[in-house]
Amino acid sequence: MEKILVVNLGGQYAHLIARRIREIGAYAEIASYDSVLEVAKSDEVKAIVLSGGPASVYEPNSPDLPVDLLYLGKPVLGICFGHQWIAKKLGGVVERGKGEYGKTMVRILSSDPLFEGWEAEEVVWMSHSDYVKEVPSGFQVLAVSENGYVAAMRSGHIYGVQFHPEVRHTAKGVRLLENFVRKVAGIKSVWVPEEQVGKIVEEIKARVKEGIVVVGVSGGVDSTVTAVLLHMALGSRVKAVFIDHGLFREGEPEKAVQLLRSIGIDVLYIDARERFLKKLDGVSDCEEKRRIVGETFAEVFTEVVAGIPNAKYLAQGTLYPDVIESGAVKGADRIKSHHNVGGIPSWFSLELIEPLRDFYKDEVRRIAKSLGLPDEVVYRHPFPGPGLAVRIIGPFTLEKLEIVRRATKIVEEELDRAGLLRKVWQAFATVGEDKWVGVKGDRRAEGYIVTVRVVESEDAMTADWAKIPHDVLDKIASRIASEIPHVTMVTYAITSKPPSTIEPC
Ligand SMILES: Nc1ncnc2c1ncn2[C@@H]1O[C@H](COP(=O)(O)OP(=O)(O)OP(=O)(O)O)[C@@H](O)[C@H]1O
Ligand SMILES: O=c1[nH]c(=O)c2[nH+]cn([C@@H]3O[C@H](COP(=O)(O)O)[C@@H](O)[C@H]3O)c2[nH]1
Ligand SMILES: NC(=O)CC[C@H](N)C(=O)O
Ligand SMILES: [Mg+2]
Repeated sequence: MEKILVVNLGGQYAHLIARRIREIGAYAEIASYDSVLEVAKSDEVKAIVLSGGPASVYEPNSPDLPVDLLYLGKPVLGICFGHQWIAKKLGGVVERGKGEYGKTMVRILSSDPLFEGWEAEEVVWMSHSDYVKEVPSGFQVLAVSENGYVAAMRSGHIYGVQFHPEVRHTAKGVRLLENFVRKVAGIKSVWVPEEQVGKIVEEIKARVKEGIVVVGVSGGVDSTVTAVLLHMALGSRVKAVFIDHGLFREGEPEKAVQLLRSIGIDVLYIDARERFLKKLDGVSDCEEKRRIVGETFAEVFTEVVAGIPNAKYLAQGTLYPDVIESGAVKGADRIKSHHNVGGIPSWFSLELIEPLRDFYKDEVRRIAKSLGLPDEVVYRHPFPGPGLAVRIIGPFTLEKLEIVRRATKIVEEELDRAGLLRKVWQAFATVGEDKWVGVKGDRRAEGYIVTVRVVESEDAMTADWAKIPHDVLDKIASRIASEIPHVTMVTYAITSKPPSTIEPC
């Protein structure tokens, strides 16, 4: 398979670059910068993209790559930090400038395959303070910004752009990436996630020659697709297990198990509620909550597998972002450890099977659709593995758990009634420790503050708070404060991601 390597030089946007390339229908993978040269030499790798990153190339400990990467004869596109790194490495000059942030005009100076379909002037999105003062010898300046900075440069098959084509605000960014992939790198193959099903099934068959695979299912689209693929490959040698950790939404375990059974997946329901809740009692730290859930999942899975004769593997619906966000790829910062990746304890010894580890959520939804799964599964909102535990800020208590559970139900009911639930990426409630003085029935009543969070997103890498109509918010707020005891204030979270994240914890 022809692939493009996206080298992560520390930017959260490396992900977005890979996603955009896949949207174009070419296959991209993220690589860490310290081991990229060997990987890049493989025949499958047809082109290399160097991401942005927070460091400055003239700082002593900034990420560095072997210069040989530029002499493999494969097209290279440096973006922002990547662009500056190419300039510096090949003898140009990079300095601190005035900085350009947000939408900026650039002028294209000469026609080039990279800019096919671009007008002479276009809007791009910038986020840099360093700039390329002098391009290396042999390089041509292809574009300049309205502030006179080098916006794009080229020498042979090596390109650098100061702006971010992967960000939606760059008007023709996708077109530029497409030009790089198809025109500059000449990649012809078209990568369609649905068409990978046959290959995934064959890979599972080749790996699991004998024995039983236990697959963890949560009712979400990722684990449901995982279970269906395993079932296609192994038939009755798959055993699905649903662990009830007591951190689900109201009625969710029953619904999930019923739905899985209705599509032909035989599920074993394990009630582990007491065990999880006991361990979480009083725990405040977010990462500690995640660690406890991960560890307890690992314990329960180990016991379940031990109890099933001839069970040899544990399968999970791990996705690519879980792997990246858990900091499992060098160069990427650990944002949150997903229980199924970063949260796995060191003693855990079951062999893992993760057929969707290279896929993004929207790709998994496409696969789910092509497998004929019901819309209820395909379009189900993501729900974090550690469940409502990550929606409780500060000490974990059963009281707060109950508040979050009831408030989330109200949020979902009201959005559904307004026809908005399906249209948003996620919608839920959270609760913290802060109190607000209220008055209920003429009495002073100090109560909790519930924060409602509704976001729109394409892939959870970035998200916007949803502009829900005031009357719907009003209904949600008044129901939460009147129906749930000890709640005296409801707030609506209006910070997008970044700089915030979707879940509070
Ligand atoms: N309660 C659970 N019981 C069994 N396995 C679970 C449970 N929760 C999570 N897992 C396993 O861990 C993996 C990652 O959890 P995650 O929360 O992403 O679930 P998911 O199925 O991907 O659902 P979603 O679509 O909501 O993301 C799942 O794919 C599944 O294999
Ligand atoms: O399977 C999961 N296990 C987790 O530990 C986890 N934490 C966050 N999420 C979901 O991931 C997306 C991004 O979340 P954040 O913006 O809060 O990081 C959002 O869709 C979150 O709901 C998780 N999913
Ligand atoms: N987004 C980036 O890659 C920034 C690169 C570099 N740190 C700058 O500020 O210019
Ligand atoms: Mg998931």
